[in-house]
Amino acid sequence: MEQPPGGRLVSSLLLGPRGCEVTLEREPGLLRWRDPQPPRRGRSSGGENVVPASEIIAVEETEIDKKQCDSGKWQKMSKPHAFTESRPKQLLVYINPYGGKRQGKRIYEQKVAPLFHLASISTDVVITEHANHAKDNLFEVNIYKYDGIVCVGGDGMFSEVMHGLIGRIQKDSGIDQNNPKTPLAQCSIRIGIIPAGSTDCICYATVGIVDPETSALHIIVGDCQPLDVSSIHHNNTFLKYSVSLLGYGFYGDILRDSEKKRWMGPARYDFSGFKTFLSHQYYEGTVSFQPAKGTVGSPRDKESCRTGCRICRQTKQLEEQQKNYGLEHKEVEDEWKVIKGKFLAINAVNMSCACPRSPKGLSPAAHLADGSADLILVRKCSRFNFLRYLVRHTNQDDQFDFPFVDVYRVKRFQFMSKQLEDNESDIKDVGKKRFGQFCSDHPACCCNLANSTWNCDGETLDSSAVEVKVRCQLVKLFARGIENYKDETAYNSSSNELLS
Ligand SMILES: Nc1ncnc2c1ncn2[C@@H]1O[C@H](COP(=O)(O)OP(=O)(O)OP(=O)(O)O)[C@@H](O)[C@H]1O
Repeated sequence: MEQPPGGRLVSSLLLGPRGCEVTLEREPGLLRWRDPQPPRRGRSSGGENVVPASEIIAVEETEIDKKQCDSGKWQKMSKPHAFTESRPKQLLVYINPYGGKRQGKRIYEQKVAPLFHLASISTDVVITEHANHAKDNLFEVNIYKYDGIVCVGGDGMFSEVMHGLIGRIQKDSGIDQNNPKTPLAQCSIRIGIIPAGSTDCICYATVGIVDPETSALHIIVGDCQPLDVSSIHHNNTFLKYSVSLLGYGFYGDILRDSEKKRWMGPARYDFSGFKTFLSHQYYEGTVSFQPAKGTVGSPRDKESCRTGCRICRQTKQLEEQQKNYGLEHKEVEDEWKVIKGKFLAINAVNMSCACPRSPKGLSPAAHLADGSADLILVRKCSRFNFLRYLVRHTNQDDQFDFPFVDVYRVKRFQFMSKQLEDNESDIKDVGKKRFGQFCSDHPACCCNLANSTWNCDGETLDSSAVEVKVRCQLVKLFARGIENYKDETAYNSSSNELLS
């Protein structure tokens, strides 16, 4: 490439048989060329293509390059992966061969491994042999020699790898996960998700599309998306971490029922969903929470979390300022709000939980990394009203605009079922204890369960009483959040051309 003054390199680019001028500007690091094909009438092709240098996967010398090399104008790159510093060079990959349609291994070998090879990324690949294999392995291997951990599978596989990584980092930092008040050590090793499960909601919510090649490209270019994680405890015992949905009542019951019907495959979710809707079960209890005062947004402001999200960035800055002033534990003194009632559903979400079926998700303005969760309380209402609420997840209407639905942005919350409260406060009242499991409002049925189950990112929790705390940006993903459509098309068309 010739270098005229001004840090702008100019050369010719061959796209098939046609040549065109290509320029590389040092600031802001953009590669530009014009499509050599003249624009056809009615089509806007022939315009300028722009690719940030940070998104170029690889550069290879071709035969033509070698000729030019002799002229002294070309130099071989010493490090083919050295476009930007944040790119991973060595990855640890876990593949669940039984996730989803059992295509994990094939997806990795055919769609992902060739891209990693092209980008000169070296990998250690572990094909899991049983559940918790990846989690246990993360406590044994030298994780610090890797720039990232990749999981090939669904949400369950991601959860397993995340628990392994967080647990390992806490262990190495001497932090006891059982203490709900202890600040946790952040995980700087990023996690990449190659979607190959039957539920890939976390990939969808952090990338905007479920596509193994797109996710592989985000890993290669070293994208970084911080993610809040909620820790869940009961009686000073650590239960689990959650990054998407923590749901009691409706979503807990669907999971509890669907687990018994695994033989049905993914259809079990529809079946159990319908059955749970018909049963119209509600649960009594007390929800206590601390509102997230430090966050900039609110659940009903309609500001969705997108690439480079302003709200996530500002909240993190605010948290850092508080830390500098020694105020990070101030929330402990913050006021708790207490709500007692009968609930059809209690949902706490750390992200919108958007999926192809519900493109807005459970809380459309929830943020990936603002240190808060949206707590949605759906009180007892008629079946018809509950149906109206559910249907609003699939259309443009506001799903929080119902008198029986409340939503709060929170940093911490606790839940205790009425049955447990009764047992604790009146332990001597044997009669109350014995009959606590029956529904007092429908004595005729006598089959109303006093407790639901918590659905924690698709897995059940052992306790119905929980203490939940959002850990701001505890983990990082190889992702960049959901991009605005305009930017996406521009980058996608250009990078596809470079790859082909
Ligand atoms: N080799 C294995 N054999 C059996 N289970 C495994 C194996 N490897 C991982 N698992 C477990 O399988 C569970 C589900 O995996 P994954 O999320 O990849 O698939 P899925 O089809 O999306 O899952 P789900 O059935 O929850 O929708 C995970 O919780 C993981 O711990």
